[in-house]
Amino acid sequence: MPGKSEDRKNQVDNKQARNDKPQKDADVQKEKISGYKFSNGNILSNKQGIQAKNWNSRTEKNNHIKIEGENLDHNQVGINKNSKNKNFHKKNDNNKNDNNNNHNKKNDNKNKNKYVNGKRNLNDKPKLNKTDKNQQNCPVINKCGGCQLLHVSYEQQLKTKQKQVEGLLSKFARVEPIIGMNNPYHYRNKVHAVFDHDRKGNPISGVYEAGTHRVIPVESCLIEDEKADEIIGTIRGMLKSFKIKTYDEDTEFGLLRHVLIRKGYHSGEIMVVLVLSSPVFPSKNNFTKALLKQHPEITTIVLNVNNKKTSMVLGEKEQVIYGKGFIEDSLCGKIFRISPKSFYQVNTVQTEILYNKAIQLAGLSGKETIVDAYCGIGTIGLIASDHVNKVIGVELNPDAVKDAKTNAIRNNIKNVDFYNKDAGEFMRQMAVQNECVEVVFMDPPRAGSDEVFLNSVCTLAPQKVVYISCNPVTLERDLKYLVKNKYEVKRIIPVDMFPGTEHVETVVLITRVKE
Ligand SMILES: C[S@@+](CC[C@H](N)C(=O)[O-])C[C@H]1O[C@@H](n2cnc3c(N)ncnc32)[C@H](O)[C@@H]1O
Repeated sequence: MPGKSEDRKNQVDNKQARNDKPQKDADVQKEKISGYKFSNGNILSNKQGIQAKNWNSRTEKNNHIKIEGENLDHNQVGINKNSKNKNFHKKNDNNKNDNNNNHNKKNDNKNKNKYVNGKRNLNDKPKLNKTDKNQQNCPVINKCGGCQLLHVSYEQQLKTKQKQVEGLLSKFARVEPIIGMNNPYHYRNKVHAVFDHDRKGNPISGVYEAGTHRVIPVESCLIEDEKADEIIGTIRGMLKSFKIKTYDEDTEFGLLRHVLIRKGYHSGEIMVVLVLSSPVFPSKNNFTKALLKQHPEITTIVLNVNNKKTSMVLGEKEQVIYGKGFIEDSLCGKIFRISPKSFYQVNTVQTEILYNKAIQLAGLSGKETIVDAYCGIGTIGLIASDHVNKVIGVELNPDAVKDAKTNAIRNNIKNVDFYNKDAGEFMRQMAVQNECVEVVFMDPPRAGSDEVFLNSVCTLAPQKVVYISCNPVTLERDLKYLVKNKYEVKRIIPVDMFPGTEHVETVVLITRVKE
């Protein structure tokens, strides 16, 4: 899943979700006029130009990175609205059409430093607006590459994402206003730091510089959980006294490679995963004691051994050295077990909104059999289980399926079955057996679904498909397929799960055309 991703506590009432009806015209009109919807239901007015608290407004006030008249498409490729050259945004297209190039000379020059091969140029250093008191400033914005939109105000970020989704999907149905966050900072419940050392041999931790394996030191990150960043800083500070060397990718010498922290937004439980190059951790007990003394809030510590020359963070082997080896957190009223390797949405506040919205769109009566395809640890299906007769979950990752089954037992949910299968193949089998399914929830990875899956959906012919997507490009492709095969798109709602980054989640309601 893309990108990184917390201000949370906006549980949406499930009862309200069950009673969802398409919005009345007046409501729709109100939204059209007013602009961007926030987690708590507030509307961000375009005219009033309300800035989400603490987001810098340098875009509006300072022309250095102004993107007026210019959009970013799904690949952060510049699309110049003022230009007559519709191909401006095409990657590496600069020399193909001289006329158009000449025509766009002014705009091209204006944009020359902003985009390299169509991607935002990290060397084009945005200047900060020193007069904005609320501005929060990321010192590594030009190097990290994780936050492609952090240099513009939150309002502008939402507008950009809205336009991206509209550009790709408005041909299917009206794209409703994007649901943004009240506080788009420090939302990521999962934080990863790579460890290295500086030229003097001092330990550093942070992120890889965009496109390289050079580590840029990061003390704190505007989108990461603050406690997690604090714990990472403590670990870094303890290394010298415990004579723990950080791992060097070139020499393959040293012990500590990465630290991964996961925090339960509601539960407050904290898991620290120390990724080591060797299972031998000489000062393990004393290190654990010292870390817990400084951070008694840590609920579990896991050693993960990754001795491969790989860019993957986690290795196969794990050893729990403190606590239960996983954390639990609640999501839409259900408890979920989160292990070091399980997929779990990184922005809990927006996930609750997204999942409740998805269930609301399905308009469930309590009698349905539903499929939760690409179900991960079973979140959507288990949350929907109170509103349906039967849930069938399918997921490729065996660890996630194990967690999903444990989560069903943990929540005392009996009307669910989880299968460890490829979703397409599983659906094909269901279609062959002529199974009856009323609603399919699908939440595939960025690559989207595949033809076997979509074809089987069309054969199974559920009344409704609720598609949750983290990539509007593959979503568009898959919607085209469904629309050609007796389905129509009814609702499209973008949800900002990843503020500061270019990524956007979208939930879509698709219904079977009546014959
Ligand atoms: C975007 S995640 C969604 C997980 C879950 N719905 C959630 O929100 O937590 C996509 C999931 O699809 C799974 N996956 C990827 N390819 C798959 C396939 N071919 N068949 C079934 N599951 C697959 C991944 O392991 C991952 O858990």
